[in-house]
Amino acid sequence: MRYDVVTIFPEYLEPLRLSLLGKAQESGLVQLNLHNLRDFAFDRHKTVDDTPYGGGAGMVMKAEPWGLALDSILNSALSNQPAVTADAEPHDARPLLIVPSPAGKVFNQAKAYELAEQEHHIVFAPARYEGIDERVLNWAEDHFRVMPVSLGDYVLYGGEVAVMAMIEAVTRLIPGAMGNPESLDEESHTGGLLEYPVYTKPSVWREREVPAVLLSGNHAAIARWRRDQQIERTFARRFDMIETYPEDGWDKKDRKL
Ligand SMILES: COc1cccc(COC(=O)c2cn[nH]c2)c1
Repeated sequence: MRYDVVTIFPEYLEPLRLSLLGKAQESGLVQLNLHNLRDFAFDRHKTVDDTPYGGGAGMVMKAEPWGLALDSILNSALSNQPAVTADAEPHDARPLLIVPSPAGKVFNQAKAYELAEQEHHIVFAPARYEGIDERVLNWAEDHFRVMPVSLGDYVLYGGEVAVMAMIEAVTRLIPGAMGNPESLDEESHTGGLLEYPVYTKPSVWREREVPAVLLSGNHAAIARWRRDQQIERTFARRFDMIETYPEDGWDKKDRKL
């Protein structure tokens, strides 16, 4: 997977290099390219924002620097593109352009799985200020599959935090990018339920004991207890997940929220 991020704060994304991505990057599974938007602002003051047409508070990110930054990513992608064979099926070779925005569709684990399985090159355009001149997103439609995505119903100073969250959520689902792939199938939101509580040594801590079933060695009872905990927690904390659960039954293992 290749990620390109265009931002006025590339240093914001540096921690991704240290964390899980570090190993995935070394193994060549993941490539993270950071682009400073200011490198594409060619006026004397490297201006990336200006006042909004129609008035109102705040500033809007200018179109030209974004256009040039995205051009340069497209050019580098084209030079790395595998040759198209004559009988190749016509397919949509446009890279995905994700624009974190409060006005986007809400990101979730199902979307993370979908991106990890289906995408090979994702470009992120985290905005600052009040957003990006809309004409950039309109122009981009001809060269990218443009996808506004919200991390949740709140407003951030910029989309960089949302990009970090999405890159982490997607990368850990790429086979081999995660230390211990087995732990994927029991985590929260797989099977449409929240995760059960976990415990480790010591068996008594500040007079609190580990649930006895977990020490019993009875694997069927342990599995049942864990499932009950998942259902209990989901009802208590995320009833919305219950309501949206499809009628096709509770035991679909591969359902990913
Ligand atoms: C594209 O336009 C804007 C405007 C304002 C802020 C931002 C940054 O993203 C968010 O605030 C966000 C992302 N998911 N939830 C909140 C983008």
